[in-house]
Amino acid sequence: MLELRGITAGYDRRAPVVRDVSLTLAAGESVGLLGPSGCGKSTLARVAALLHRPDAGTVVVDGTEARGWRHRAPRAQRTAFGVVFQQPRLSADPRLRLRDLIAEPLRATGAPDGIGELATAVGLSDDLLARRPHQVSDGQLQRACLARALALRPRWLVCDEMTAMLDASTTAALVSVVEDYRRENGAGLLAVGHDPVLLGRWCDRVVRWTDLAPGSGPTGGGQAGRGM
Ligand SMILES: Nc1ncnc2c1ncn2[C@@H]1O[C@H](COP(=O)(O)OP(=O)(O)OP(=O)(O)O)[C@@H](O)[C@H]1O
Repeated sequence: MLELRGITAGYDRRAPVVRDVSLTLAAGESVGLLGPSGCGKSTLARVAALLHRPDAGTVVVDGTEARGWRHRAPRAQRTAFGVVFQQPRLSADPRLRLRDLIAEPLRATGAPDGIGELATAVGLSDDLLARRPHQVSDGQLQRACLARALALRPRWLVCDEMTAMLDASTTAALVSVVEDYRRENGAGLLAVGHDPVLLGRWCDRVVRWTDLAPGSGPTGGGQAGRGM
């Protein structure tokens, strides 16, 4: 179970973008988080994945309260999460070939390289694996970022607008990779997005930001946004 209890978070303690938000995902459950641009979804998703320290509140990962964020999170908790962001070019080291990008988390933990299966799962050929980020499309790079997120077999996936920049067929392919992984591993999913149709089809349950956090956001959660 992944529990976010009373999370207040942001970038300025005097004006948090997320205020007292609680959300619980059952083990293996997939939850879509839908909301307008700028309301704080990504901030909450980053708190959930232990990448952003909240100003207040508690994150409980499979029964254990998180006591550190980012590199200070205990390894067992950090590696419980696989995270994919919207813009693969911001989260991929431009110097790495896709093969090495996917293997990054495996190297950091001393695990043996075993990316063949991952590359096959996300549909990357040997030719593409040998290229660097500037030599592939956004969709191909996002496939590599998804493979990297799955490399340590996380129990939780956080997909923050993973498909927002992609065409329909690449979106379908990546969603299908995530769902195959979840079926085989029983992993839970928090999928952040703007597209109610996609999230409705993809997830067990869709939560609207306005219901979750009526008082959150820089202007109190009442902004108009794309896709809502
Ligand atoms: N690093 C940062 N420093 C300061 N403010 C930030 C930072 N990141 C985000 N914000 C602000 O926090 C608010 C919430 O941002 P967040 O990215 O969580 O929203 P979002 O709902 O995910 O938006 P989108 O759907 O557009 O990605 C926004 O007003 C944004 O400008």
